[in-house]
Amino acid sequence: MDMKAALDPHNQYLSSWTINGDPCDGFFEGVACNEKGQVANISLQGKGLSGKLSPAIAGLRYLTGLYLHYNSLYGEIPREIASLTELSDLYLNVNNLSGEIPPELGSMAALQVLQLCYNQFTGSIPTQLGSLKNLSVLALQSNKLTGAIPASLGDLGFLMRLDLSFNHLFGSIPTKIADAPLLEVLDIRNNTLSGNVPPALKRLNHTFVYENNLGLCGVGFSSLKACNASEQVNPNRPEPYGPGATSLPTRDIPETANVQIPCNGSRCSNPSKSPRASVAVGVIAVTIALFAIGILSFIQYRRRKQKLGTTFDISDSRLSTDQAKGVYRKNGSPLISLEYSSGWDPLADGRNFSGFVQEVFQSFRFNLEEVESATQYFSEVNLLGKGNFSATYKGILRDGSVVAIKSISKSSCKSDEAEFLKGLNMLTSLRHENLVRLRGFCCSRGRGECFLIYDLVPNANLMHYLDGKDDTHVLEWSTRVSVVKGIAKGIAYLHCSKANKPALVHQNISAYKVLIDQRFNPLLSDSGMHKLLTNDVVFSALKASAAMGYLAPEYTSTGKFTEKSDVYAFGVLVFQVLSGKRKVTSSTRLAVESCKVQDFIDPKLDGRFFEYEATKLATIALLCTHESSIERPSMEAVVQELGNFTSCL
Ligand SMILES: Nc1ncnc2c1ncn2[C@@H]1O[C@H](COP(=O)(O)OP(=O)(O)OP(=O)(O)O)[C@@H](O)[C@H]1O
Repeated sequence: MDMKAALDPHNQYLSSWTINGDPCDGFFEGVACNEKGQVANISLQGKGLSGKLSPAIAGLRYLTGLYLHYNSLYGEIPREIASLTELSDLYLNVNNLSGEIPPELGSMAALQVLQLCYNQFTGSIPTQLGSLKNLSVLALQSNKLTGAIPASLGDLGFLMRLDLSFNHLFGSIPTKIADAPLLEVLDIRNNTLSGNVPPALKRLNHTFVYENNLGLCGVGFSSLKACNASEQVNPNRPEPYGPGATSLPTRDIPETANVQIPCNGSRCSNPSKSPRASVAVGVIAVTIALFAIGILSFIQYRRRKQKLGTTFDISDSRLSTDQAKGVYRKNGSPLISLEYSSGWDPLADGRNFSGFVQEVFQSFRFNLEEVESATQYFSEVNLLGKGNFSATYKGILRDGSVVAIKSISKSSCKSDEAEFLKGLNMLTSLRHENLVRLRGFCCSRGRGECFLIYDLVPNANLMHYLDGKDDTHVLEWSTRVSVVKGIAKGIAYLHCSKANKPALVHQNISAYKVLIDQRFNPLLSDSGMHKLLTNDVVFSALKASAAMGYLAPEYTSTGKFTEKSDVYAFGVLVFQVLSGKRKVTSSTRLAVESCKVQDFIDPKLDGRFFEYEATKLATIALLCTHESSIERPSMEAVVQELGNFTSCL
């Protein structure tokens, strides 16, 4: 009740937490318990909480996960939180928390993910965080942190991702940081760091990002100048808060060995002549520089925070915190352990993605956080629609691009992991101007969902242009012809096989699956989707397809879906485009068979069409919807007939 009063002072969101209730009976919003009836998990992310975190949190001794991100919490992190020795995941990011990061956090031995980014934390990074032996993700970006990067972070044997960007950190990058054996991502952009970048960080390649630190230098890093003599690494230099600096009080600004003191060459060449004077000049210069940079960074930070959900930095994305935890989690939260035991974690690190080109696979991987941010926590306002097995949300990625994110619950995904991964692999191989482009994917154990991230296609699906009530959704003739050609090219591409791209049947072609882009080009959506879904879900999609008239007649006897079944559905689409109607009746077919163009063409065209083209398209539609699959042309032949394109490019 203390926690509730502090988190939700106006009792707006946690009314289910009642004084006489049992937190483990399932009715306390966001609370989950372990098998012993102890509170193990609190998940209240994005709930609009505007209070504080109470020191009473320390009473929840068995807590393993605390997820309070995306709220408006303010005040300090209570030091008492450090007594939660089983806590493995602490997510306080994107709030208004302030004050210093309590050094006591360093004693939380079970901590694996510490997310404090996008807050107002001040002071320096406690050296004590270097004692968090299980930590795999430390995200402190977009705060107001000052001081140096503690060398002790190099002691973190499981650290995979370290984000310190958009702070006011200064001094050099400790060489020891590169010692963290599992470090994969290091982001230090937009600080005031200086000096030689440890050459060992080259191993991180493009996942080490350091832009906007004017004083950094080093060889082998694009966009960095080579260091001059005074900037060269002194192998014996004391590391910030490292073993060489043991006499430093832990929160002091580190000694000047790590700070670039602006001075001219002659003075610097003999520092012993007047060390105090140079230090004084340096401190003044650094203070002025910090002040100016601080103001600039703050303005930038405010802008970034305001834009959160609309624009982000790209680099923090590819390694999911969710994934990062995969291999090294030992005492993870019980909920997540439960997901493990059900064996569903298709993208966890350490899996053998046989058949994948690793780089391709990695380049498609998204971070759950990015998906959550992009969709503003799957906000209803971003919901584009719900289908039989999925919900699709509009989202904005960190690079500002607009996407459609399709979420599929794990119960709809193939239960055989290898099959599922094979399906994903196949999806990544599809690239064509008439297919909606897949940008990436992300699977979350915690949410029990898989997300497919596609380019957003702005002009709705073809169904919107059929049976249109108003004239704004009437496609003109030339657009109809190019839509038909584009769909044909897209399907022909799916059907052909080439290096790294096997032949594929779409299986679910309908006007809903043809999306119209800004230039009114048609893009097929959900290509290859059946490769990810359970047979039940695929079967129910076929039933829906039959109800809409797209299912080829032979399916009922053969139970097989072939290229020719796609051709049949394409034929139905052509009838729809010609007639402007959703329903293709027998009278439409009859009119086509007897070449009575005026009887099947959309009256909304008001005669503005070419009869020769209309007849040709109608003939193709007839052929494609032939009762006998053998009589139907191949999609490649249709494309040829429509205008000699080569579709398999
Ligand atoms: N890439 C995209 N860009 C824009 N809108 C999209 C995109 N993908 C899907 N949509 C839209 O989102 C809505 C939901 O689509 P979704 O594919 O999830 O379901 P569906 O096509 O209605 O059916 P089902 O999931 O049963 O196949 C539809 O209105 C669809 O047009």
